[in-house]
Amino acid sequence: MGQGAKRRRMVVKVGSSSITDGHGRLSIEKMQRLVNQLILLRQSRDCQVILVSSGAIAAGLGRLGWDRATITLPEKQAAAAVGQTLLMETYDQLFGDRGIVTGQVLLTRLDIEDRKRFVHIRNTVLTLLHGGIVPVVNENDTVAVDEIRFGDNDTLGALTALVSEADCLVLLTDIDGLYTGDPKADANATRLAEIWEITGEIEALAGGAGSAVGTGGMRTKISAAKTAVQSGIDVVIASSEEPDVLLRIADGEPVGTLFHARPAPLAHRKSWLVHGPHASGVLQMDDGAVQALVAGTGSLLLPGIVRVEGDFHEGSPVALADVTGRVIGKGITNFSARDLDMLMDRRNRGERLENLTEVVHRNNLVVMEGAHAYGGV
Ligand SMILES: Nc1ncnc2c1ncn2[C@@H]1O[C@H](COP(=O)(O)OP(=O)(O)O)[C@@H](O)[C@H]1O
Ligand SMILES: N[C@@H](CCC(=O)OP(=O)(O)O)C(=O)O
Repeated sequence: MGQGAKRRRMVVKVGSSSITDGHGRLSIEKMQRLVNQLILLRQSRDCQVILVSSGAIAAGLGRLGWDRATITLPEKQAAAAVGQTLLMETYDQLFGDRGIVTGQVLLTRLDIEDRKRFVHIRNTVLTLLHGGIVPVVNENDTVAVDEIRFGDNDTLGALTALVSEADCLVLLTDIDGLYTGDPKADANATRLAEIWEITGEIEALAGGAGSAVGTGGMRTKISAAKTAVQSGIDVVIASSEEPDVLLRIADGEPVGTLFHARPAPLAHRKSWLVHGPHASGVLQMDDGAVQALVAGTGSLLLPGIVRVEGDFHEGSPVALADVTGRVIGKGITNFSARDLDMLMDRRNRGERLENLTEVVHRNNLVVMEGAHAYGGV
């Protein structure tokens, strides 16, 4: 939608550094400024808001007097348990003072991977918005271990934008956008105002976190932007210190770095398929099948499969690869690995399988970006 467009539903992700003070404690002043703007967005811009807020670990460490550099993972998770309550209490009070109710939504990666949970989160968030409630989202840090972690809240912000069908994702941080290099290390770095396509060169500009409380830096912000723009969501990286930053973004003013949404975004279900579930196996295909998928002309049929890898059941997400093993897409399989092995065996013995040949329906598959140049199609 780009600059000048009206924002109907905005996900605002705020980093730890933007709501804490120099000692890593929650800064009521900074949080108040943020909340004031979110309220104005709703009241004067008619824009629904969802807040994705970091800061649980920083707030917990501040209250407990623990040092981030010397704590174990369980201690970090314990700090998050303490800090999340503080964080939520503070937001609830700041919004509550203005008569607005907040609702806490704590997520792990599993909640996004599983289609049923994904739909439940969507419905809950939309119900909160319908009731005039502000959803406040964070990772469920106390239960999240590596396999089920988002790991950083930029990714969580992008997936929240996807789940809640937002049209704009704002990543508020301690710097006013993406620069040609990390300004903390490169004094000549300049800010990029607008990005139409996130190329490898753009990705290479990004460095890591800029403060002791931050996670991921620009690297995770660009990767989050990639996820969102692919699903038709504009992304703005901007400084939380900039006066009226959210209102100006809502008004379409050029602020920070704007990543334009792709003009032909993926449908909601296909976006989930790309960014939600991990593949439980691989279906290797012959050239004909690859070309049919890339051209978007059909479903994946049994005769096009040359090899099945992994142990999965019907309805599982699987990677779709060419004969060399290069992954070109993802799909939901109609058959388990065991059944596919059996069907391929029967096919190879000359049996006609008629009704048993559609392995991945075209509505249940996506071809990755970049694969369109594949095979000369
Ligand atoms: N190319 C770049 N442009 C701008 N900032 C960059 C770049 N590369 C790395 N950074 C760093 O990213 C930091 C912001 O990310 P991070 O510290 O994770 O903040 P947050 O807690 O808000 O998520 C900046 O302070 C900056 O030092
Ligand atoms: N979930 C963690 C935040 C992790 C994170 O990504 O932090 P940040 O880089 O400050 O946005 C917390 O609440 O402390």
